[in-house]
Amino acid sequence: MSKIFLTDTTLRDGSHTVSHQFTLEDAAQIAGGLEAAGIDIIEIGHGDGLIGSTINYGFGRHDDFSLISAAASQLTKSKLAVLLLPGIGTVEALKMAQKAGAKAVRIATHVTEADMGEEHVKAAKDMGLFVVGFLMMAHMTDAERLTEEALKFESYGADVVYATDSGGAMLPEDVFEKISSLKKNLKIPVGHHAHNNLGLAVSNSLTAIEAGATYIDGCLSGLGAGAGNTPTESLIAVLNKMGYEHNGDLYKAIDASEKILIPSLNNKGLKVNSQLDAMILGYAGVYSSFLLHARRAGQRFGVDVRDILMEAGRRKAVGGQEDWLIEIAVELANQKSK
Ligand SMILES: CC[C@H](O)CC(=O)C(=O)O
Ligand SMILES: [Mn+2]
Repeated sequence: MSKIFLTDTTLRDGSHTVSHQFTLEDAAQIAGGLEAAGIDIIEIGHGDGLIGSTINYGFGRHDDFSLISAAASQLTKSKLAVLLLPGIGTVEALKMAQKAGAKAVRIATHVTEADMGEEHVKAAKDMGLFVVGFLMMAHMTDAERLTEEALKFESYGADVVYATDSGGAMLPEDVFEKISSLKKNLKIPVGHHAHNNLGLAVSNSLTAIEAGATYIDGCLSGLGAGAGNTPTESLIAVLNKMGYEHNGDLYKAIDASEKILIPSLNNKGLKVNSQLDAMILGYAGVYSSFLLHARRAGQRFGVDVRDILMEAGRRKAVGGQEDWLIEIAVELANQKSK
């Protein structure tokens, strides 16, 4: 099984969810949390890409370059990326983004218009950036045409090409057919970016991986335009369960969501309650009704609810054994105090 590289776009696609109102503090803290969670590529900027802050798309609270600098100040390992839509973003803006700390760029064109990105891909390669060709609205054409367009990006020098499901409209078989065709015909790695509009984002991401994609996008807490993107935390949990190699850290991704992103969303008046501990039920394979009991036991004994559920899973606890959760919490608390 090939290694999977994770791109998180909370600070770019997720920016649509907050009408592009992330603060510089959000940028720094979320980027720091994502790096701690082992995310390979962190995308940042206005939701509509570099220089997207306009009357047409909506003004951002900060310009892209200030956001990039704030995030870059926290990073030593993860690559900071920007999105550039030719016609909106310019090579000049890309140079400024690089100066501010961007190390990668995703050049986004409509799925049948890769040639619009030729100049930008070549300029970005000359600048020494890691370059992704990002073919948007991939559901609107067939696998053959998508592959022709992807081959253009490859010929311009892109390092990776994406089939981007901008409308969240692709069915699993569509994802499989398109990614398989890219995988078969390209020399460079293939990526997938899903939207959850049909509730298929995680499963389509997995289908893309099965078909050979090795670059997969997510957003913390499933933020993102429309119904959001693949939740980064769920993606990591499922990859772990399936035994894929990747650099992500599940608990740290959940922490970045719960401790950094969600409080910032709540401060902006978006009332979001974290239910991420519920994901651990599926990860550990325990009864869903254990959640409230584990939360209570965790609070009572000062133990992480995730550790209680993971241990219950290891012990193969089943319904009716709710009291075991208390015992586990006490044991974990004792271990902690040693
Ligand atoms: C307008 C750019 C767009 O949000 C890029 C993207 O993430 C997508 O097409 O899904
Ligand atoms: Mn998107």
